[in-house]
Amino acid sequence: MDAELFPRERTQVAPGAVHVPGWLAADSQGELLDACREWARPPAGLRTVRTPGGGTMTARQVCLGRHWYPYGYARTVVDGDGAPVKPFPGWLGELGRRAVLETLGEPPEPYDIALINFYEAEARMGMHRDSDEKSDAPVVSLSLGDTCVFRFGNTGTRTRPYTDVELRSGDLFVFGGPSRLAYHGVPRVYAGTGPPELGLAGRLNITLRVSGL
Ligand SMILES: O=C(O)CCC(=O)C(=O)O
Ligand SMILES: [Fe+2]
Repeated sequence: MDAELFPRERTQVAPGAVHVPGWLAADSQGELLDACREWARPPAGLRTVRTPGGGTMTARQVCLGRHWYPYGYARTVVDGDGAPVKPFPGWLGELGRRAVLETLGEPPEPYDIALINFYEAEARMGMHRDSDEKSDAPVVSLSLGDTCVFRFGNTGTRTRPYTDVELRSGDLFVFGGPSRLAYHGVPRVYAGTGPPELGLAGRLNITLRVSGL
Protein backbone atom coordinates (compact mmCIF):
# COMPACT_ATOMS: atom_id res chain seq x y z
CA MET A 1 0.00 0.00 0.00
CA ASP A 2 2.73 2.47 0.95
CA ALA A 3 5.53 3.10 -1.49
CA GLU A 4 7.72 4.39 1.28
CA LEU A 5 11.31 3.52 2.03
CA PHE A 6 10.76 3.47 5.78
CA PRO A 7 7.55 1.94 7.08
CA ARG A 8 5.54 4.16 9.40
CA GLU A 9 6.01 3.07 12.99
CA ARG A 10 3.79 2.82 16.03
CA THR A 11 4.20 6.06 18.00
CA GLN A 12 3.23 7.22 21.44
CA VAL A 13 2.01 10.73 20.66
CA ALA A 14 1.36 11.64 24.31
CA PRO A 15 1.07 9.60 27.52
CA GLY A 16 -1.86 7.22 26.91
CA ALA A 17 -2.16 8.20 23.23
CA VAL A 18 -0.88 5.72 20.64
CA HIS A 19 -0.92 5.76 16.83
CA VAL A 20 -0.66 2.42 15.04
CA PRO A 21 -0.29 2.82 11.26
CA GLY A 22 -1.96 0.16 9.12
CA TRP A 23 -3.61 -1.66 12.03
CA LEU A 24 -6.51 -2.85 9.87
CA ALA A 25 -5.59 -5.07 6.93
CA ALA A 26 -7.12 -4.30 3.52
CA ASP A 27 -9.85 -6.95 3.85
CA SER A 28 -10.87 -5.71 7.31
CA GLN A 29 -11.03 -2.15 5.99
CA GLY A 30 -13.36 -3.35 3.23
CA GLU A 31 -15.61 -5.13 5.73
CA LEU A 32 -15.75 -2.11 8.02
CA LEU A 33 -16.55 0.14 5.05
CA ASP A 34 -19.41 -2.17 3.99
CA ALA A 35 -20.80 -1.99 7.53
CA CYS A 36 -20.51 1.83 7.57
CA ARG A 37 -22.48 2.00 4.30
CA GLU A 38 -25.30 0.02 5.92
CA TRP A 39 -25.24 2.14 9.08
CA ALA A 40 -25.35 5.32 6.98
CA ARG A 41 -28.73 4.40 5.49
CA PRO A 42 -31.92 5.83 6.98
CA PRO A 43 -33.65 5.55 9.36
CA ALA A 44 -31.20 6.95 11.94
CA GLY A 45 -28.65 7.27 9.12
CA LEU A 46 -25.95 9.77 8.18
CA ARG A 47 -26.96 13.29 9.16
CA THR A 48 -25.67 16.85 9.30
CA VAL A 49 -25.06 17.88 12.91
CA ARG A 50 -26.26 21.32 13.97
CA THR A 51 -24.45 23.04 16.82
CA PRO A 52 -26.26 25.19 19.42
CA GLY A 53 -24.64 28.36 18.03
CA GLY A 54 -26.46 27.87 14.72
CA GLY A 55 -23.57 26.35 12.81
CA THR A 56 -23.28 22.96 11.17
CA MET A 57 -20.50 20.41 11.38
CA THR A 58 -18.91 19.77 8.00
CA ALA A 59 -18.34 16.07 8.69
CA ARG A 60 -21.63 14.17 8.52
CA GLN A 61 -22.30 11.65 11.25
CA VAL A 62 -24.10 8.46 12.20
CA CYS A 63 -24.09 6.85 15.65
CA LEU A 64 -24.50 3.33 17.00
CA GLY A 65 -25.57 2.29 20.50
CA ARG A 66 -26.42 5.79 21.67
CA HIS A 67 -27.09 8.86 19.62
CA TRP A 68 -24.64 11.70 20.21
CA TYR A 69 -25.86 15.25 19.67
CA PRO A 70 -24.34 18.54 20.89
CA TYR A 71 -23.85 17.86 23.78
CA GLY A 72 -25.16 14.60 25.14
CA TYR A 73 -26.40 11.10 24.33
CA ALA A 74 -29.92 9.88 23.58
CA ARG A 75 -31.63 6.63 22.55
CA THR A 76 -33.21 8.19 19.48
CA VAL A 77 -32.09 10.70 16.85
CA VAL A 78 -33.46 13.65 18.82
CA ASP A 79 -31.99 16.22 16.42
CA GLY A 80 -32.86 14.32 13.23
CA ASP A 81 -35.50 11.84 12.08
CA GLY A 82 -36.38 10.75 15.63
CA ALA A 83 -35.73 7.07 14.87
CA PRO A 84 -34.14 4.73 17.45
CA VAL A 85 -30.37 4.68 17.15
CA LYS A 86 -28.97 1.56 15.46
CA PRO A 87 -27.58 -1.14 17.78
CA PHE A 88 -23.88 -1.33 18.56
CA PRO A 89 -22.67 -4.71 17.25
CA GLY A 90 -20.69 -7.07 19.49
CA TRP A 91 -17.96 -7.59 16.87
CA LEU A 92 -17.21 -3.86 16.85
CA GLY A 93 -16.86 -3.92 20.63
CA GLU A 94 -14.41 -6.83 20.36
CA LEU A 95 -12.38 -4.84 17.81
CA GLY A 96 -12.25 -1.94 20.27
CA ARG A 97 -11.12 -4.14 23.17
CA ARG A 98 -8.42 -5.69 21.03
CA ALA A 99 -7.23 -2.23 19.97
CA VAL A 100 -6.84 -1.15 23.60
CA LEU A 101 -5.17 -4.37 24.71
CA GLU A 102 -2.62 -4.09 21.88
CA THR A 103 -1.83 -0.43 22.50
CA LEU A 104 -2.26 0.42 26.17
CA GLY A 105 -2.40 -3.13 27.53
CA GLU A 106 -5.36 -2.27 29.75
CA PRO A 107 -8.30 -4.64 29.94
CA PRO A 108 -10.94 -2.18 28.71
CA GLU A 109 -14.56 -1.96 29.73
CA PRO A 110 -17.05 -3.10 27.07
CA TYR A 111 -17.51 -0.57 24.29
CA ASP A 112 -21.12 0.39 23.63
CA ILE A 113 -21.06 3.49 21.41
CA ALA A 114 -19.68 4.33 17.97
CA LEU A 115 -19.61 7.70 16.25
CA ILE A 116 -18.94 7.47 12.54
CA ASN A 117 -17.89 10.66 10.77
CA PHE A 118 -17.82 11.03 7.01
CA TYR A 119 -15.52 13.71 5.60
CA GLU A 120 -15.70 14.91 2.04
CA ALA A 121 -12.85 17.00 0.63
CA GLU A 122 -13.64 20.28 2.40
CA ALA A 123 -14.82 18.77 5.67
CA ARG A 124 -12.88 19.09 8.89
CA MET A 125 -13.45 19.00 12.64
CA GLY A 126 -12.58 21.73 15.11
CA MET A 127 -10.60 21.12 18.29
CA HIS A 128 -12.82 19.53 20.94
CA ARG A 129 -12.75 17.01 23.77
CA ASP A 130 -14.81 13.81 23.88
CA SER A 131 -16.32 14.63 27.24
CA ASP A 132 -19.97 13.55 27.11
CA GLU A 133 -19.17 9.99 28.31
CA LYS A 134 -19.37 8.98 31.97
CA SER A 135 -16.42 6.59 31.67
CA ASP A 136 -12.70 7.20 31.46
CA ALA A 137 -12.17 4.17 29.15
CA PRO A 138 -9.92 4.98 26.19
CA VAL A 139 -11.40 6.23 22.92
CA VAL A 140 -10.55 4.01 19.94
CA SER A 141 -10.36 5.68 16.52
CA LEU A 142 -10.22 3.85 13.17
CA SER A 143 -9.77 5.59 9.82
CA LEU A 144 -10.80 4.54 6.32
CA GLY A 145 -10.25 6.16 2.94
CA ASP A 146 -8.56 9.52 2.47
CA THR A 147 -5.59 10.57 4.58
CA CYS A 148 -6.12 13.41 7.05
CA VAL A 149 -4.19 15.55 9.48
CA PHE A 150 -5.28 14.60 12.99
CA ARG A 151 -4.29 17.25 15.52
CA PHE A 152 -3.76 15.85 18.99
CA GLY A 153 -3.39 18.47 21.68
CA ASN A 154 -3.45 18.85 25.43
CA THR A 155 -6.14 18.69 28.09
CA GLY A 156 -6.02 22.39 28.98
CA THR A 157 -6.44 24.43 25.80
CA ARG A 158 -7.54 24.16 22.17
CA THR A 159 -4.17 25.53 21.12
CA ARG A 160 -0.51 24.50 21.31
CA PRO A 161 1.15 22.35 22.33
CA TYR A 162 -0.25 19.80 19.89
CA THR A 163 1.08 17.14 17.55
CA ASP A 164 -0.12 16.72 13.97
CA VAL A 165 -0.37 13.08 12.96
CA GLU A 166 -1.24 11.81 9.49
CA LEU A 167 -4.04 9.25 9.75
CA ARG A 168 -4.38 7.00 6.73
CA SER A 169 -6.75 4.23 5.79
CA GLY A 170 -6.45 1.38 8.28
CA ASP A 171 -4.72 3.43 10.98
CA LEU A 172 -5.63 3.08 14.65
CA PHE A 173 -5.37 5.86 17.21
CA VAL A 174 -6.16 5.19 20.86
CA PHE A 175 -6.32 7.85 23.55
CA GLY A 176 -6.88 7.09 27.20
CA GLY A 177 -5.41 7.67 30.64
CA PRO A 178 -3.91 11.16 30.98
CA SER A 179 -4.82 11.88 27.33
CA ARG A 180 -8.47 10.79 27.52
CA LEU A 181 -9.73 14.38 27.69
CA ALA A 182 -7.15 15.95 25.37
CA TYR A 183 -8.39 18.38 22.73
CA HIS A 184 -8.18 16.99 19.21
CA GLY A 185 -9.47 17.76 15.73
CA VAL A 186 -9.10 17.25 12.00
CA PRO A 187 -7.83 20.43 10.28
CA ARG A 188 -7.39 18.85 6.87
CA VAL A 189 -8.39 15.93 4.65
CA TYR A 190 -6.35 15.17 1.53
CA ALA A 191 -8.89 14.34 -1.17
CA GLY A 192 -8.18 11.39 -3.42
CA THR A 193 -5.48 9.85 -1.20
CA GLY A 194 -7.33 6.72 -0.03
CA PRO A 195 -6.34 3.28 -1.31
CA PRO A 196 -7.99 2.92 -4.74
CA GLU A 197 -8.94 -0.72 -4.06
CA LEU A 198 -11.07 0.33 -1.07
CA GLY A 199 -13.41 2.27 -3.34
CA LEU A 200 -14.23 5.14 -0.97
CA ALA A 201 -14.24 8.78 -2.07
CA GLY A 202 -13.72 10.70 1.17
CA ARG A 203 -12.73 9.72 4.68
CA LEU A 204 -14.56 7.75 7.34
CA ASN A 205 -13.56 7.79 10.98
CA ILE A 206 -15.09 5.40 13.46
CA THR A 207 -14.62 6.23 17.14
CA LEU A 208 -15.56 3.66 19.75
CA ARG A 209 -16.38 4.79 23.26
CA VAL A 210 -17.64 3.45 26.56
CA SER A 211 -20.70 5.47 27.56
CA GLY A 212 -20.69 4.67 31.28
CA LEU A 213 -24.41 5.54 31.09
O1 LIG B 1 -12.25 12.04 12.46
C1 LIG B 1 -11.46 11.90 13.39
O2 LIG B 1 -10.36 11.39 13.24
C2 LIG B 1 -11.83 12.43 14.76
C3 LIG B 1 -13.28 12.29 15.11
C4 LIG B 1 -13.58 12.81 16.47
O3 LIG B 1 -12.76 13.40 17.11
C5 LIG B 1 -14.90 12.58 17.08
O4 LIG B 1 -15.78 11.98 16.46
O5 LIG B 1 -15.08 12.99 18.23
FE1 LIG C 1 -13.39 13.59 19.15
